[in-house]
Amino acid sequence: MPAHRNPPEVDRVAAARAAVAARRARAAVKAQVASGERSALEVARAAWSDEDLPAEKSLRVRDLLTSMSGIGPARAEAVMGELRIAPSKRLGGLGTRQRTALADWLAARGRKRGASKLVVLAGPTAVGKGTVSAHIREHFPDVNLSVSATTRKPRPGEVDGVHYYFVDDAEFDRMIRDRELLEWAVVHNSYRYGTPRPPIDRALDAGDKVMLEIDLQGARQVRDAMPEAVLVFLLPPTWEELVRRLIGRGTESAEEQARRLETAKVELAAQDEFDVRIVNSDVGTAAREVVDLFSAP
Ligand SMILES: Nc1ncnc2c1ncn2[C@@H]1O[C@H](COP(=O)(O)OP(=O)(O)OP(=O)(O)O)[C@@H](O)[C@H]1O
Ligand SMILES: Nc1nc2c(ncn2[C@@H]2O[C@H](COP(=O)(O)O)[C@@H](O)[C@H]2O)c(=O)[nH]1
Repeated sequence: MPAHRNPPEVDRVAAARAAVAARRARAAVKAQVASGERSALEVARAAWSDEDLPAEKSLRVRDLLTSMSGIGPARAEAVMGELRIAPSKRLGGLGTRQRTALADWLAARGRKRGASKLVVLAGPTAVGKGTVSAHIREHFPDVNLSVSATTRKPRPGEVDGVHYYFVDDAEFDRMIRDRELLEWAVVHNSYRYGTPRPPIDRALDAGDKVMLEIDLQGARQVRDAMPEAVLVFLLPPTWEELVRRLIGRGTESAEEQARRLETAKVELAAQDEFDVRIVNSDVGTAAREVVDLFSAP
């Protein structure tokens, strides 16, 4: 061994210290993104610059994505698949095509989350969409809740023009024909539901916040018609809790409950199509998380 070399254990200690310092530096970058101090796009651009920024360059893409609000591990994995970036990739190790794809994706998401006054709340049956919406109606009066048209009959306590516009089939046909609906769908294989477009356009033109509480088929149509909308998927804490809520609500027959739960399985598998996922463990917390999206950076 040459005289100037450190003994191996000294090298190992130095390497371990360097690894810990590097991990801490990466954690600090992630915390900056999570707190909104730096955008994910800024961090990515820094990693691709000529500057000596080892924390940014060695940050895994997956860790950058999961530092962003509303992105969990499953969503990060789906985005990376979409962008064709391998799960283990670090920012500094991306090729030109991958850098462009990631930068475009981050920029589009930033635009969307910064500008949108339109939030769409969807999710499986009985997850609590109606309950969370009712909480928002009561506690956040600056959020305009869209009133849908439906061909189903009012339930006790439901008021025409407040909970829904209750219309017959002929009127619903007319609304479709006259292009008055932003989206519509047959929900739970039974009745038609649709979002009247004129009130939404008026509210958005006035700079007001608008929220739609609709089913998955409708959410996909809104995404296509108004790409600036932020799509939220409301999740139950567990599958068992979803079943408990559906049965506990007691508004469907056993046969209908079974049918809805089959549909719920398919819908839960589509959650990665959404911009944001929120778990409805506590109604007030979930409602606040939805409302926060109107001012998300
Ligand atoms: N965070 C929560 N904790 C416990 N129970 C809840 C919570 N949120 C909603 N619930 C209950 O779950 C049941 C279903 O809620 P709700 O009717 O709002 O669901 P939904 O998603 O609108 O259903 P659907 O799509 O079938 O109309 C209700 O009995 C409601 O009180
Ligand atoms: N596609 C749409 N779905 C809607 C709309 N309004 C409500 N809904 C969804 O329907 C079911 C059932 O509602 P319920 O009041 O009969 O229990 C629920 O999942 C709603 O989200 C709409 O305009 N478009």
